[in-house]
Amino acid sequence: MKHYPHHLDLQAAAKAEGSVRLPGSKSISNRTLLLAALAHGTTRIFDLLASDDTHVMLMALQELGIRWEQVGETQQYIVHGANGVLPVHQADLFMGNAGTAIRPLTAALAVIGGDYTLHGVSRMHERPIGDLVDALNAIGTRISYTGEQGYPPLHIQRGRIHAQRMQVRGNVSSQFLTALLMAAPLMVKDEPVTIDVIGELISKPYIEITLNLMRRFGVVVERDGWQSFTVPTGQRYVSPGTIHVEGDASSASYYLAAGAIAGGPVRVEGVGKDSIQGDVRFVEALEQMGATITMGDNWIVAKSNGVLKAIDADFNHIPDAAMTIAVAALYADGVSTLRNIASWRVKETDRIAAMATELRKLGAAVEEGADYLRITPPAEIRAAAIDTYDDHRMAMCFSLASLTGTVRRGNTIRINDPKCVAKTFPDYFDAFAKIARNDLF
Ligand SMILES: O=C(O)C1=C[C@@H](OP(=O)(O)O)[C@@H](O)[C@H](O)C1
Ligand SMILES: C=C(OP(=O)(O)O)C(=O)O
Repeated sequence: MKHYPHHLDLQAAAKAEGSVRLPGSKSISNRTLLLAALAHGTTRIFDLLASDDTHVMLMALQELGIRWEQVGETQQYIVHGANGVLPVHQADLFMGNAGTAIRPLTAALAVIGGDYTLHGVSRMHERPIGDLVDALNAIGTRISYTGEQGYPPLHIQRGRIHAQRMQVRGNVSSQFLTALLMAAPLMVKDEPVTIDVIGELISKPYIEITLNLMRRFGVVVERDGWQSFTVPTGQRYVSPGTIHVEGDASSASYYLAAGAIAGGPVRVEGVGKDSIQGDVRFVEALEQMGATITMGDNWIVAKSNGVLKAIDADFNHIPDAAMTIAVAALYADGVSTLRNIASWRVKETDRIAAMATELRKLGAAVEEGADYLRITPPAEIRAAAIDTYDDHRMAMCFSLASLTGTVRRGNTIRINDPKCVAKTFPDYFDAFAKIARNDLF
């Protein structure tokens, strides 16, 4: 178990340089675990992410009677698929604050049927799930709320499914559509199942990850753009045998931004041109800000030679990595605007409010809108104690404020409650210490 201090003081660092091997992708890890559990056959998973979010998924699967083993002390796991059934019909499942666990599991459990409760940390009980529950109950599942309507905790009972066509709203979280897509092959009887998206779909690239992994497990979804998705009859999940989890592209964003802010080169290993994660497109935003990016199949390098340019862009397609841009904007030559990021308000914390509050502590002027942030950088970044709101990404992206001489030598950026990084990246600060050079002033 890692020991975490109450707070962490990051010394001002003049340069960022070096190489980081990324932990596994959270989005790929949790999807792969669930698909492997639902599949026919055994799946060997390489480089699974070790973190709170994957831990809750592994524990839930164990409680549901799915057999899995960790190979020694490695991140290799073997999951014995139960072929669309779950051996345990009654369970109380703790989901932490993992959206990628509770949303897909809710759909799968409601469709398979049983007597299950799902709950999490207090913030999880403030994160909406009503659009998913409405879509499922409309086809005959029996999901009810034990607390506030529209939010976990949930109680699932056995229903009678009559799925041919279903509808889901896509403007609060793409994870609702992901959950329905992953559960759809379990609903297919004699007729195909079609899911229609109502209104605008946000965070679209995450749907590509879902479809890609379903395909690897033998289910090919037919689609009409982002509007409608059909799972034909005669398909079920079959294990591909092995799956290698890519490095996490959202986790890569902090190190790549460090290379852009403080010279670089910084190299991340584990994601590159071949990635199926939308967050690799974070590098396009860094390039717009003036960084130089080079990419191989499985690695990315970021470097720069001077002040970053301000950016004004739509970040709906990369909501997680966009937080890194908000902090990089402290180093830009003018006012930056991050648009179309309303989903930030319903994640680990209200990220628009939290980001505005903490950027102001560093001296930035910040305008906060319902779905945007406008950031005017300070002449000089002030030393400050940053609150992290139990949000791993707040802790990780604010570490970047310790870079370059803009924080005067000897000043520190204090990160309060750094242990929250365990949600997706328990060793984050160890890797950051290796690339942040404070011996070069
Ligand atoms: O499907 C996924 O793996 C995810 C989808 C995104 O959520 P939204 O669709 O709610 O934006 C993202 O923020 C989250 O970290 C992971
Ligand atoms: C929004 C996030 O997580 P979740 O999968 O819990 O939605 C995130 O990791 O930034």
